Amino acid sequence: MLEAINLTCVRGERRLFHDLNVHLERGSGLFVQGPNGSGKTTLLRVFAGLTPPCGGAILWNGSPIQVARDHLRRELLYCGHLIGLKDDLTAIENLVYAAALADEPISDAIAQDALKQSGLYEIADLPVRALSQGQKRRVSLARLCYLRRSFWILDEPLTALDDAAAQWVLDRISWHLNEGGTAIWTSHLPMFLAGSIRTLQIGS
Ligand SMILES: Nc1ncnc2c1ncn2[C@@H]1O[C@H](COP(=O)(O)OP(=O)(O)OP(=O)(O)O)[C@@H](O)[C@H]1O
Repeated sequence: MLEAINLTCVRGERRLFHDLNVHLERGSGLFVQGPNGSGKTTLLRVFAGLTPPCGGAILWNGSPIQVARDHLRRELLYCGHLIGLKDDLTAIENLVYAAALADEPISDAIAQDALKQSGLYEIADLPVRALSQGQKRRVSLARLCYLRRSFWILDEPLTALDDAAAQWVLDRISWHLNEGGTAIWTSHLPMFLAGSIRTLQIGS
């Protein structure tokens, strides 16, 4: 499904990674680990087609990412470092708005159900500016409940989450992989998942 061949990336004077090879089939996950500044976010952006590598190639279902870009975009759910919510909108409005932007419109009821699953039912109608960091993160991750994307890239999804919410994220990833999806994620926290998971250590 996703193949990276001899990927190399340089930022300024630093070579972040060099001749990196990854092969991810359906139902498998990749946990990217490394110290601050080692290049995890950069690598995730390269996998998502958002940042071009300095060398090497990425294949999506056998086609170079430059050719398969539109198809990849339709299959990709990217949760970045930044939460990306509109402060003045409620949690529900944010999910409905983001789903429309992703060209997969959802009803208020679906948004409400996703928020309930992520443990946020009671604050669904509050403007996001009134939520805590962990609650905002949960709103952003509620997308994992309904967006039908086969390829998830999650950059530090556990940041600011309590134990229960972190477990919920791990369960969602496990569910996704069991359904035949693919996922790549980073975290400075341990993330124990059963199944076909590879760990990639960079920067050390
Ligand atoms: N657009 C850019 N221009 C120049 N340097 C950059 C750019 N983006 C990232 N870098 C540098 O590349 C290096 C890797 O950054 P990156 O964000 O990928 O690290 P990271 O492993 O995700 O870090 P963290 O664990 O702190 O989130 C850092 O030294 C950073 O300063």
